[in-house]
Amino acid sequence: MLVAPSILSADFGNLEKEIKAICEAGCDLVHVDVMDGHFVPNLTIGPVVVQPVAKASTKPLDIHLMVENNNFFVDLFAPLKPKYLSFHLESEKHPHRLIQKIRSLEISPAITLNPHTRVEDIEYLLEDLDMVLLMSVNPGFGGQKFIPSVIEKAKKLKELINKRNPKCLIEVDGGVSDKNIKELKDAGVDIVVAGSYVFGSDSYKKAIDSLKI
Ligand SMILES: O=C(CO)[C@@H](O)[C@H](O)COP(=O)(O)O
Repeated sequence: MLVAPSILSADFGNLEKEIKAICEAGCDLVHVDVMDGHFVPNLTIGPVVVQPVAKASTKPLDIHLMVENNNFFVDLFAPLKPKYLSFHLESEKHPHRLIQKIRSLEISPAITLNPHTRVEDIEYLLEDLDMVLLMSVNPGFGGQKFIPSVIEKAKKLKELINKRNPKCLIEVDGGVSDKNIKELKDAGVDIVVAGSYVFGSDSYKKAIDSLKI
């Protein structure tokens, strides 16, 4: 299992130190939540803050857009060269076109599904995607309770992925901890995002290690 700590739960007064600490603790990716205050009822950070994050990080960035105007934000964050750039199916009229645009920028395209969205809705996008991010909370805030139906969704998605594009990875985000990691692994999940579980722990290394099963 790959682990991507969400910096939403980091100490923003000491962001550089926090990024270095999770990288030294062995994370695989650094997960960055971008919220516009419209698609989700919260506002986070733009490229001015993510630029020093990218500089401090020795691990690739995994940027999760929770915004209405995806095209605008893809243009804004592409120069930071993240490994993954994901946008929500629920906020995009032309997901196939946007996936092609992200790929043309030499970034791995990923799509995110809210808890209510059926995995079947992206079946015909899978062959163009490098990752699907399944939300296991409603997007907008860290520290929420894990929604268990994501386990069944991950299993269904894995079947579709095996049929359409076995190289595509599954990431799950929200309420992830040592309590649900085994179920997630068994369901075929490849990457977990964990915010409060990692940044709220006494040892980032122990928390990250407990998810690497
Ligand atoms: O995208 C989001 C929330 O919208 C997540 O990345 C959370 O920030 C994860 O935080 P925890 O649930 O792990 O505390």
